[in-house]
Amino acid sequence: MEHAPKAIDVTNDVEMRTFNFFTMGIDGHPLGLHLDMAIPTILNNADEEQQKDWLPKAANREFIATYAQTEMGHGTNLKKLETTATYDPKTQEFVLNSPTITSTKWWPGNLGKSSNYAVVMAQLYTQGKCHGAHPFFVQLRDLNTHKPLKGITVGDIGPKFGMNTVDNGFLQFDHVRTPRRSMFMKHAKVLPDGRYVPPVHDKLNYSAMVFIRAAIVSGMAYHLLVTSTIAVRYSAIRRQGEITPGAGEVKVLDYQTQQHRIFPQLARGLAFRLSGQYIMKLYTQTMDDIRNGDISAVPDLHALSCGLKAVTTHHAALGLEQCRMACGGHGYSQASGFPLHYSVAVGACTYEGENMVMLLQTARHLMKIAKAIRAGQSPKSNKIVDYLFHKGPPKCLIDQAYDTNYRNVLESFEHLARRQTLEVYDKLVQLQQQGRNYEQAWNDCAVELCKATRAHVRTFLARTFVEEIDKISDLSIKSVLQDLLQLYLYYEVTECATGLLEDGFMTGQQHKYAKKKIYEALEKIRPNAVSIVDSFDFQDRELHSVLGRRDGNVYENLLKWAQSSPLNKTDVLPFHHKYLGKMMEEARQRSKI
Ligand SMILES: CCCCCCCCCCC/C=C/C(=O)SCCNC(=O)CCNC(=O)[C@H](O)C(C)(C)COP(=O)(O)OP(=O)(O)OC[C@H]1O[C@@H](n2cnc3c(N)ncnc32)[C@H](O)[C@@H]1OP(=O)(O)O
Ligand SMILES: Cc1cc2nc3c(=O)[nH]c(=O)nc-3n(C[C@H](O)[C@H](O)[C@H](O)COP(=O)(O)OP(=O)(O)OC[C@H]3O[C@@H](n4cnc5c(N)ncnc54)[C@H](O)[C@@H]3O)c2cc1C
Repeated sequence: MEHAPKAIDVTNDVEMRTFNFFTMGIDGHPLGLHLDMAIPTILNNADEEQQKDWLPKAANREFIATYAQTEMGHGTNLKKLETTATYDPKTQEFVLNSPTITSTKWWPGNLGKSSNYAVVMAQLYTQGKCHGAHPFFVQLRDLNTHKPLKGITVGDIGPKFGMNTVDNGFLQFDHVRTPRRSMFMKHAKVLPDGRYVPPVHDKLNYSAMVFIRAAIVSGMAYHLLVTSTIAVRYSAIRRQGEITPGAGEVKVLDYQTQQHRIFPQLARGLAFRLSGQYIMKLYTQTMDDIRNGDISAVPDLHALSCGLKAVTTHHAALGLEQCRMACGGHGYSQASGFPLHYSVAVGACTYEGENMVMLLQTARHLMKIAKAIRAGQSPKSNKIVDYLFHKGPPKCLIDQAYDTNYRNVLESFEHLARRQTLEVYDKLVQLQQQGRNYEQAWNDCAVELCKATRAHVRTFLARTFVEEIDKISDLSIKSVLQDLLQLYLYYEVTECATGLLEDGFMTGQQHKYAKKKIYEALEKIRPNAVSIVDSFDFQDRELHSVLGRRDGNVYENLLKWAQSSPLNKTDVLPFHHKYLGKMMEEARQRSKI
């Protein structure tokens, strides 16, 4: 199959677009879904003729499209989406309909007021049979008047937890007719007479979600690096309390607790950035393979992207909150930028696949591998999962004198992932032998399945971090990044210590050793901390933070920021004399009686 036209290589500017997206919560980005979901859908799900028609116009921004999949009643369970697309062979059209209130499309970004087109996921019916959710490219609004077309009700869903500069919207269809060729026809097709042609893999229509899950990993790295920049810079300015009595107030960054709160977020940001680059390359390669008829990497990409998305978003949400708390009262001010960054980042724990559901998707993949291992099969030379087939050392070796390239630490992570994967598999088998059906047994193992996925993803993140740092040739940079790598690895050891101690693999003494390595790393990072975050070269505009200003002039600018508040336009606000002033005057009068 010849290569599809690449009018836009959606992944070549992923980092910039990730930045754009994740600042969209700051400046409202009416093209967010157009660039990051609609165009990838056209690239990967439109056939050549459709691409020739839609792609140049999309790239040229002749219309704005969103990705309308989630409904009021269903976001996770795509099988139960209720919007229907019923084929009418007489007119060679699909009739789109929202049969119930819960079928109302709900949440799609930029749907409320900006978009005039949408990728609409609907249950496809033809010749009386439902073939499941398929994407359709549908015009919603008149290109000149921007008014909704006949049969279409559309609007904004109202204020949200954050990202309130994005018009997430609702959409209802009342028997809206759309041409047969509005169905994306690269994978599945409906012929003029109504016959359905199935795709080579029934999940290829989900590729836009996979792209975003992969991109979110870099997005979470961005957020952690931005907020740890704010926290480090502010902590290098803020003086509070003494360490040596009489020696004067110290920078709060000199407190070990402050370092232990902030530096792991910095380290995780780097780890996520490196794995984000890996998963995006895997996505691009897999999409190229699919274009050439090879779908073999689809399951690996799905499993890894789901697991990385769930783990990195969760840790980013926790890490952003740590950075905020590390900045005390001023961290709670909008001037800090934390409320904005947090409210944009934390949405990623939910969108593009709720995290628990994503962890369980990766677990499905792990259970297949566990079954192969229990059946005595050999590994398939897949670097992401082959370690599960191997027997690692019987005991933890992290405190050995030499741990070249942290092999002993990585083997500890591998041990935990292997143990948890095989143990939960064995429990699944046992529950079924005791009479539970697969689905019930699965639900009864779901928490342990999620733990196995987290252990597997931790192993992947750590190995990728070690391998990428090892490639660095500039020794001065390498030395600084190795301090962050040391912190990351031993911090992760302490984070999963219960799992490593549970079967006696690691000893309490070795846990103490890991803590010692953490404190050692904190000390090594402290003198370079400001230079490290300055090296990211974030602009003050994107940090959106008085506390994180590059020039460090926090206090003068905090006062300026406060004085610029509309509340301070006048010394006495009209409400005073109308309410509070009147109340106090009456109270004074009463007290004279
Ligand atoms: C460049 C800039 C980037 C900036 C980044 C930020 C931009 C952000 C914009 C974000 C706005 C938000 C958008 C959205 O939220 S869009 C809607 C997202 N919705 C979801 O993610 C829905 C989640 N649910 C699902 O994906 C599916 O329902 C689920 C996978 C949970 C189950 O699917 P389904 O019921 O159809 O499948 P089954 O359970 O029957 O079978 C599962 C088998 O199918 C395989 N599978 C599932 N999905 C995929 C896939 N995408 N690719 C490959 N394979 C897939 C799965 O592995 C199972 O296979 P096995 O049976 O072999 O185990
Ligand atoms: C900021 C934001 C932007 C969004 N943008 C878009 C967009 O542009 N386009 C779009 O189509 N959608 C969008 N969405 C919707 C988003 O994709 C869904 O909210 C998300 O997929 C979760 O689905 P849900 O809301 O139905 O949650 P539910 O699935 O109802 O989740 C509720 C709880 O049930 C649990 N749960 C559900 N199913 C299972 C299961 N099988 N096993 C175990 N636990 C389960 C979940 O883990 C969760 O804890 C957006 C959402 C947000 C918050």
